[in-house]
Amino acid sequence: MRELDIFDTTLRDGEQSAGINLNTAEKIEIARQLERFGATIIEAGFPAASTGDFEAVQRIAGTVKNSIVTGLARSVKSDIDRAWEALKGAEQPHIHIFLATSPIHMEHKLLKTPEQVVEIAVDSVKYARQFFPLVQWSAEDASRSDPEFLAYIIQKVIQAGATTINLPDTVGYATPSEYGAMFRYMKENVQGIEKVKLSAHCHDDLGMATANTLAAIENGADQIEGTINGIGERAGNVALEEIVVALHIRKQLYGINTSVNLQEIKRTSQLVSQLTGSFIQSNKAIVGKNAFAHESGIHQDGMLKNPLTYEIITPALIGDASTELVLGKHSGRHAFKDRAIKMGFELSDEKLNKAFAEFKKLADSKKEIVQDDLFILLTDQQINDNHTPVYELASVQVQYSTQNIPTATVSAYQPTGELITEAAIGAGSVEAIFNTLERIVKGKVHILDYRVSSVGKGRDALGEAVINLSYNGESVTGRDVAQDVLEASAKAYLNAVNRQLVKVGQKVEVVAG
Ligand SMILES: CC(=O)SCCNC(=O)CCNC(=O)[C@H](O)C(C)(C)COP(=O)(O)OP(=O)(O)OC[C@H]1O[C@@H](n2cnc3c(N)ncnc32)[C@H](O)[C@@H]1OP(=O)(O)O
Ligand SMILES: CC(C)C(=O)C(=O)O
Repeated sequence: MRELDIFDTTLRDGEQSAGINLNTAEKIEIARQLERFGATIIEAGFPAASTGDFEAVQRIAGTVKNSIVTGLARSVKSDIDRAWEALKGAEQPHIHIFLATSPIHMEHKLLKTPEQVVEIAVDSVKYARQFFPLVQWSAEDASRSDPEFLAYIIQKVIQAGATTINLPDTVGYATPSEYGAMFRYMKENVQGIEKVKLSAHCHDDLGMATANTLAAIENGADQIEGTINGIGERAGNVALEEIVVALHIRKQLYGINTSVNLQEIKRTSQLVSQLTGSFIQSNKAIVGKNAFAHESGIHQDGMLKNPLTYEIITPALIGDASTELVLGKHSGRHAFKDRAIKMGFELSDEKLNKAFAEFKKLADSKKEIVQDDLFILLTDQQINDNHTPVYELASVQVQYSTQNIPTATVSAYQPTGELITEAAIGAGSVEAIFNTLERIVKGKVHILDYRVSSVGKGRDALGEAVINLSYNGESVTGRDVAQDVLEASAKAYLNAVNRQLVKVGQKVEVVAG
C-alpha cells in the first residue's frame, strides 16, 4: 500500500472564499477538529497577511500536536520572517512558499522575467531553509506553465533545499489527462525529484478538481491538498472528503492509505459549515443532506432487496449519526456531560453549565433533540472565549398581518450592559427586525446576503440564519440558530456585528500588548 499525505488548507485557501471570515477561536476549533480528522498537514493561514492571521497560525502551531502546522508566504524575506515568528513553536516547523511560473503571471502580475523568477524562488527557499526543516515550494499556476521551464525551476528549488514541490492547478484549467501528464513529466525530467514529495492542489472552476486530484495520485503524487466541503477561492478547492472516501471505496484500484479517520468526516464538515456560515448543497457528494437519500421507487425496491444495488457508501462510514435521538427534556447534567465528552467536546464546567441551560431551554420547546442540535449548541459554547463586551438579544416581538405594515420591537443589551428597546417597520418581518437592530447597533449596516435553513429534520427542527453584512464598511458574516427563524435572524444579525466588535477589540489588545 502507498501512503498519501493529506494537506488541509481549509483555514487558508478555504478562508479565501468570498464572505468567509473566521476569528481566532473559530480557527483553533477547526484546527483541533482537523487534527482529529487526521490531516497530515494543516495550513493554518498566511501569517504576513494580517495580525489576525498571524495570531491564529501562532496559536494553532502551539495547540496542534498530531498534524504538522504550516503557514503560507510569498517569496519575500519579510513574509518568511513573519511565518517563522508564528511557526517556530510548532513541533515540526513547516513553511509553504509560492511563486507563479506561468507566462501570464510572470509577465503581467509579478512583472518579472523567467530568469528573475528562478532567482527569487531559489533565494527564498535557501533563506527559508535557514529556519525551517520543512519547506514546501509551490509553482503557482503550474498547469499553465511551460513544462520545460517548470522542470528547470523545480530542479533549482530542490537544489536550494525544498522538501516538497506542489504543482497547483490554480485557476482550475487543467483536464485530468493534462494534470496527470504534468506529474509524470516532472517525475521523468527533474533531477532529484525522488528526494522530495510531490503535491497536487486543484481548484474546481470547471468542476474537475476531484478528477484532477485523482489523476495526480495515479501519476505519482505523494500529497494532495484541499479543503473540507470544497470551500475556497472562486469555485473552491477539491473537497478532501471526496478524495479520501474515493480512495477508501476504490482501495483495490488505488492501493492507497491515508491517515484520515473517515468517522470524523461528518463532524468536520458540519463544523466547517457552521463556523464559516457556508451552506453545503444538498446533493454534494459525501456530506450533502441527500447524499444517502434514496427517493425513487425502483431504487427503494433495490435497496430493500439488497442495499448494495444502490449504496456504495453508508452514512455510518463517515460518522453520520445525525438522526440518532440522544437526549430529552428529562435528561440531567451527568447524561449531558457524558454525551458531550463522547462527542469529543472538552468544555470547562462553566461552559458546560451554560450549554446545559441552553439545552434545557431547547428541550422545552422541541420534541426531539438530535445530535445535530447538540453539536451546534456545544460548539457555540466551545468557541465563545471572547472578552470584548458585545450586544446581546433580550427579546424580539413582531407584529405581522397581510394587511398591515410589519413592525418589530427588539430589546437588546448594549456592550455597556444597558438594556435598550427600539421599534421599526419594514416591508416584511425580517426587514422590520433588521431595521430595528440597525437603530440599536448605531452603525451603518448593509445587508449583503441572508439565508435561513433548518438544522436536522422534522417540523420542529431548529432554524439557522446566516447573514453577511457590512458594518461600518467592514464585511462580516454572522450565524445563529433558534427554534424560530425570526429569532435566529435577529441573533445572526447581532452575531455578525459582535464578530466585528471582537475583531476590533482583538486588534486593540494585540497593539496594546
Ligand atoms: C493562489 C493563491 O491563493 S495566493 C494566496 C492569496 N492569498 C492572499 O492574497 C492573502 C491575503 N493577502 C493580503 O493580505 C495581501 O495581498 C498581502 C498582505 C499578502 C500583500 O499586500 P500588499 O503588499 O498590499 O500587496 P498587494 O496584495 O496589493 O499586491 C501583491 C504584491 O505581491 C506580489 N506577489 C504576488 N505573489 C508573490 C509571490 N509569490 N512572491 C513575491 N511577491 C508576490 C505582487 O506582484 C504584488 O507586488 P507589487 O506590490 O510589487 O506589485
Ligand atoms: C498558493 C498556491 C498553492 C495556491 O493556493 C494556488 O495556486 O491555488
